[in-house]
Amino acid sequence: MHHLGIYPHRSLQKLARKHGPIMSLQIGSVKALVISSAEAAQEIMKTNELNFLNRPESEVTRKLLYDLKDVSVAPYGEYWRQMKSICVLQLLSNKRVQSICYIREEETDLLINKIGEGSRIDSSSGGGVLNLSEMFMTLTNDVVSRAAFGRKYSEGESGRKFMKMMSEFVSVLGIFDFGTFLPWLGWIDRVNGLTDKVERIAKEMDEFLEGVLEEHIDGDRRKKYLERKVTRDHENDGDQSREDFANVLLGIYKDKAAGISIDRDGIKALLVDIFSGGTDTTYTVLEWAMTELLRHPKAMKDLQTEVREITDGRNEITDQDLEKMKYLKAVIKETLRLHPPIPLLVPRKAIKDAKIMDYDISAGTMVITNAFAIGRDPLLWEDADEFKPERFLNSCRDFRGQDFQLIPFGAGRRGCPGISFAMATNEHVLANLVLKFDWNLPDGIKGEDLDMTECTGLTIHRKFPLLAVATPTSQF
Ligand code: HEM
Repeated sequence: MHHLGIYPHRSLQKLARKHGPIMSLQIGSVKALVISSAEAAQEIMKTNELNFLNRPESEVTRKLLYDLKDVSVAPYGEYWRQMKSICVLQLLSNKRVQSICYIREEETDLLINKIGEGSRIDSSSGGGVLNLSEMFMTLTNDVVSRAAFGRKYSEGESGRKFMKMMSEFVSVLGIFDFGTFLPWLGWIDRVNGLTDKVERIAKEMDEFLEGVLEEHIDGDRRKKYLERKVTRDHENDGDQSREDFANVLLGIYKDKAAGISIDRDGIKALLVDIFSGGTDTTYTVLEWAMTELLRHPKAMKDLQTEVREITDGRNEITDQDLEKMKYLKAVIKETLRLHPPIPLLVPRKAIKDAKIMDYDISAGTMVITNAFAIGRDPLLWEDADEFKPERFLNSCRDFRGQDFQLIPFGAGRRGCPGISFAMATNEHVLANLVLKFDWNLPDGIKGEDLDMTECTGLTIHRKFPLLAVATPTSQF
């Protein structure tokens, strides 16, 4: 176990170079299979997909996710199918993602204004240096909370509490608990305080989500009362796609629409999934994309040229503009290739015994796919460790689960349902950042000297925040 170190995606990449793309690991009492090539990933997520649709579970995920009533760890079966269809068709569909463009635009405008204010502070007096990591984290939290809960929870004292609770929640979700891997040492979780901590966080989260639901139910009652009293029908334009996710879920709960039944715990579990799966991951892409652009001034210049040519003097970027920005899309793909936010994806579990590339895999084996190692496989990618967005310009390789060389979102039935949601935010924010500002590292730091240390945990962002200096352009 100690060989896994603090960066398991890197140690497993090294081990795979020695032992091959399919490795069997015994992690305590858990049998694990580590997949490190595109071909082997395709075997798991496509050819033998039906056998690898389960997720490993633990006491921690059970406690935090309402006894697995969510979608991301729910066992494969009818309940998971219903939850997934709610995510794909109702919450994260392209139509819904488009309908909340006003949230992305408003929050991006706030970010741009904050950067503008920061850039006016004299940098010679030590001011004007922006903490982009923190800004990106706030932005993605705000976009996801407005979409999911109908309002932001990042401001003031209660905002600080909420952010703390969320970051604690995500960190315990990815924690190594003795009970799962070494059941005979499960008592350590109780002695070292993990069990109590998980219970406290689960309780705090539940109280918060109950508050959100009550607020929605009250709001709904008030709306109905007003609708009966005031017959100004045009006030409610009937645009249901603008509803927040809590409202949509409460609607399904009440109507039992299309035979789907979700209970109150199911609603809360799904909201937690959306928040915990959609914030850290999305902000990580922005953070690494700006890091790489600051390290590669030519790529930054090329991106700015594209964005400025397409917007042609306008200071607003439309979805049609984003469609045309091929280099922007290439920068994001290259960022996801080198820095997949969840480098080991979300583990799967074998349902039955299987044969994968001539190896016998027994039922219950945990499957870890090293998307980081696949994205940097020198057999698949020229100059695999280099940031070269151009490689995607004349290539149709994409990250939506068809090309197993690039699988930051996983693939197949269990793949990520939030791709369009995440990409819409990332593209919009990144294009605005390079349209409205020129960027430099503070204190004359050169790109090649920028610290690239990663943090530890499930989602890998920078260990040290990304600091930069912005100079407004005429489009600001
Ligand atoms: C750059 C951003 C994101 C990355 C890299 C990412 C990555 C992933 C990965 C690797 C999985 C597991 C896939 C598999 O097992 O094949 C996953 C699942 C999931 N993601 Fe994302 N995700 C992102 C954004 C989002 C967003 C924005 C949301 C929601 C708003 C979301 C919600 C989910 C959910 C609910 C699942 C569980 C699906 C299931 O188990 O059936 N993700 N994501």
